[in-house]
Amino acid sequence: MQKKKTAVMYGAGNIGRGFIGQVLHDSGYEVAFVDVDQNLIDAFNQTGSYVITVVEGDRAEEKVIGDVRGVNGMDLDAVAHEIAEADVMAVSVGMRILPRIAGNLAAGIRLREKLHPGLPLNLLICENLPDPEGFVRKLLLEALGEDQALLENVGLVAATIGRMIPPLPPEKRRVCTDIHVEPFCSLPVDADAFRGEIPALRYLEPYSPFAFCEEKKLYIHNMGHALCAYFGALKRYRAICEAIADPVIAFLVHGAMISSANAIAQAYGEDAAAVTAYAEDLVRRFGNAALGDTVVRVGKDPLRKLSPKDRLLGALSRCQSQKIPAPQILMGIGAALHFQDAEDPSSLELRRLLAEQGVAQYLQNALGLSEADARETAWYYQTLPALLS
Ligand SMILES: NC(=O)c1ccc[n+]([C@@H]2O[C@H](COP(=O)([O-])OP(=O)(O)OC[C@H]3O[C@@H](n4cnc5c(N)ncnc54)[C@H](O)[C@@H]3O)[C@@H](O)[C@H]2O)c1
Ligand SMILES: O=P(O)(O)OC[C@@H](O)[C@@H](O)[C@H](O)[C@H](O)CO
Repeated sequence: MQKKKTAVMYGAGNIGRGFIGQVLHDSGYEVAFVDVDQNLIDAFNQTGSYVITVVEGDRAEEKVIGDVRGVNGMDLDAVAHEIAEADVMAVSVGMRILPRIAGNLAAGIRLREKLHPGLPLNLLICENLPDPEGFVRKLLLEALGEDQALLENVGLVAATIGRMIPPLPPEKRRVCTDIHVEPFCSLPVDADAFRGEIPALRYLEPYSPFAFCEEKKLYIHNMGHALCAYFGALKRYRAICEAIADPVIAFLVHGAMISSANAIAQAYGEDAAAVTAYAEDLVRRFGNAALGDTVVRVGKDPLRKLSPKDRLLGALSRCQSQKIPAPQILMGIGAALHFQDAEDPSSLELRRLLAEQGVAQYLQNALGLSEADARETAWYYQTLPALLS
């Protein structure tokens, strides 16, 4: 019997387990999950499978993901060996963790070259960050040192992850691997980034130029999602579905997403009707109460979300480059400045920066808004709490 193809999924969290695990399994791969959560690793190795539940409205459909195993990310030799032998690989650990795993990835790339000289490796980068390929390339160049040339044989393939997967609260888990996901299941990837053949994966949508997909995802989906969270927090909603069910919030979020959709379509010469339909469908998906997504999860780390090329300022700048007014995005930035969660260090640091610099100065000097935009946004910052209450 022919040996099953093997995939390495680096990170067995919401996306690794709840989305890419399914993509790989449904494409006929055996999946080795690399993680540092020993409970997850043990559970994979004890049963060789886990369950995802696809939820929407009253529907809850269970799907068994079999042929899986766990590998501890602290075991450098085991990780390197998995990477050396993999037919395809994906990573989804979060932006702040990527620098910590670069050494392990480099060790795997080195061992692969030793065991299988010249064998290409495709690494799907399944993270929410601007320029994922550039970010991971820089980390790997540093980690590979004098072996930098080996990167020529590694496809650093940016992917956009559209499936929304909040962590499942412990009381809803029967076992630690349980996870609830929304039905949306497609995986756009950068068609130009692969080395060798594009792997035959179900749900894969290779696209070129990929910047169009990245902008759609970050500046329509994540921007609209973040606005739901930041306006929702001001109205003290806990769930994203509650925020989007509020007519005022829905009006603002919808307006921002449509402005961004039109700007992106115009910039890339794409069909505006198709891009706005994507935005409209997302507004519907934000209302999926069964998913239980929270304002705290979607709004977390406001400093990252306010960084220059991320969802808020990136979408604003795309609208401005196309001369499309987007006052709702400025309102969203004003609302983001209010976001506070005692367990989120980024929101605490934001509060400190605002107290130190003043709102208008922070908007202009730290975020780079024009004087007029900073003034308008500062006004929204002051008036939104009363307007939305
Ligand atoms: N959850 C979503 O809806 C969603 C959707 C699209 C994109 N994303 C993006 O996907 C990425 C992952 O998000 P997530 O929600 O799956 O996060 P997560 O926290 O659920 O998963 C990250 C996993 O990485 C593991 N990990 C941490 N340190 C590690 C290490 N040193 N070695 C190996 N594994 C390690 C964690 O134990 C965890 O299982 C992020 O960039 C996020 O922005 C998330
Ligand atoms: O993961 P973040 O913090 O960058 O963004 C929060 C959410 O907008 C995000 O996780 C979405 O759910 C996801 O990108 C949907 O596909």
